[in-house]
Amino acid sequence: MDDSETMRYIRLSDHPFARNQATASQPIHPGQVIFATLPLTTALLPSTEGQRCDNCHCLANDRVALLKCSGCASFWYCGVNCQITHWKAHHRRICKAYNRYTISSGYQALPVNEKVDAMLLSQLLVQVFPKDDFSLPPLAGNDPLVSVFFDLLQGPTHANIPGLCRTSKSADVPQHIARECFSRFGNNNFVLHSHLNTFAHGVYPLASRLFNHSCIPNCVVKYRITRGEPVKMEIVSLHEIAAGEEITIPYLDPALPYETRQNALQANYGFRCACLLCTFEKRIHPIPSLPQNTEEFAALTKQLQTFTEDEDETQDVPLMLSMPAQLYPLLNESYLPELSEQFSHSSHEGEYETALLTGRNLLALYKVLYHRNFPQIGMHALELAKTAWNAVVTAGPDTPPSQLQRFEEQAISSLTTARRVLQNYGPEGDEGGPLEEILVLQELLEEGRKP
Ligand SMILES: C[S@@+](CC[C@H](N)C(=O)[O-])C[C@H]1O[C@@H](n2cnc3c(N)ncnc32)[C@H](O)[C@@H]1O
Repeated sequence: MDDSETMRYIRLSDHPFARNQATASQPIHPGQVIFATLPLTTALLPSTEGQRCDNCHCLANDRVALLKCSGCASFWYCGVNCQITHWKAHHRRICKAYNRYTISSGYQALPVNEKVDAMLLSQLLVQVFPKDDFSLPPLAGNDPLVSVFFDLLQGPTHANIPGLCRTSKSADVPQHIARECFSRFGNNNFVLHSHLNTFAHGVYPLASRLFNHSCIPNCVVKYRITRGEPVKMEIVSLHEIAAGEEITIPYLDPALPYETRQNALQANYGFRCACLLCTFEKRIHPIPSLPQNTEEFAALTKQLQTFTEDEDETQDVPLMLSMPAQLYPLLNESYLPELSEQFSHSSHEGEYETALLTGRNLLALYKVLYHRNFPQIGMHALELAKTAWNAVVTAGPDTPPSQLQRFEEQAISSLTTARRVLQNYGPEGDEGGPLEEILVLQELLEEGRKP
């Protein structure tokens, strides 16, 4: 999709209470990239320093060596072009002050997310007020994204504006300007991820202007990393969308507990979500406790497996909305994190029987919480397929053939789910990754031989 096609599938229309909404201007198919946009600014997580280019965020590898900024020795670039682009955009005004700033107690005390946001705000102010003169209007003429940014709704007023990194006149940034930018920006800050692992935060004004939130969104966000270019955001559809339907994305993980989601949306965006999922979860609140009895618990998880087994391709909502009431205890907020922890621990330790059992239970729970094409389902299904394949290849000579066959069947069925979901999501993030892993595993399974 090139820039001229940006609004091909979308039009902006009125929303009853959220000002505007993006609606589909024509029918949209699953897996279609319906919108692409570039950032106003992005900043890497501090933990990635020296591992990714600070401008295009591509990963350093055998073919890409990063050059260090000779001024601050803290920013890294995959080439001269990225260094020049970054320098002109904001680094020339941040470079000298950067190290003093990041060792300051104020910066050090910030949680990691706020550290990234502090950098984003510093960069943004430099970009939109390039002459340090805050009496002038922001530099809207040179960059259409700046005017879109200033047209965004302001979020709740944040009590504390993060301390800013600026080479000169830092004290002169009027509080109301920093506050005005930050309240738009705290509200419109995207978490950039590659294969669902976060690596940066970014401000994408066009996407912020268009898309409202839903916990049962019909689209999801992904990022394309291309060496030497800014990280492009793409919006991809999960299922068929009719012309005129609102296009929504998740502002947070829909698998978070209902109260956590509501509190975060209220605090960061100033609204309470009233989507179908929230309405349903509010109605069944409080969730009954999990059974203490091991057999009862096992019976319940077995029922969930059966309930989620038969996939209905036309179902556009998570299975939670049609699940039998006796399964509600499994929606208890402690169950998902416990399962995830047990799955990663046991697969990491090579305890494959436990890993496959907990992994299947986790997949069943994901199918209840997310739409069937949600990327988290694909990523987990791929992990489960790899775990089952590891169980096959590490099986000892005494392993009964029926058990080996069970492992192989699990690998094949999980890989089928992973392929369906992740092909729908399409290429994203760093090169390699899940789509390539699927091909490799498929080949191994087809050949039926050990790696
Ligand atoms: C990123 S903007 C979305 C675009 C916005 N509707 C506009 O016209 O500019 C986020 C703001 O939109 C509103 N919003 C987004 N999703 C909403 C929802 N599901 N319910 C109510 N308000 C919502 C809130 O005011 C939120 O702070």
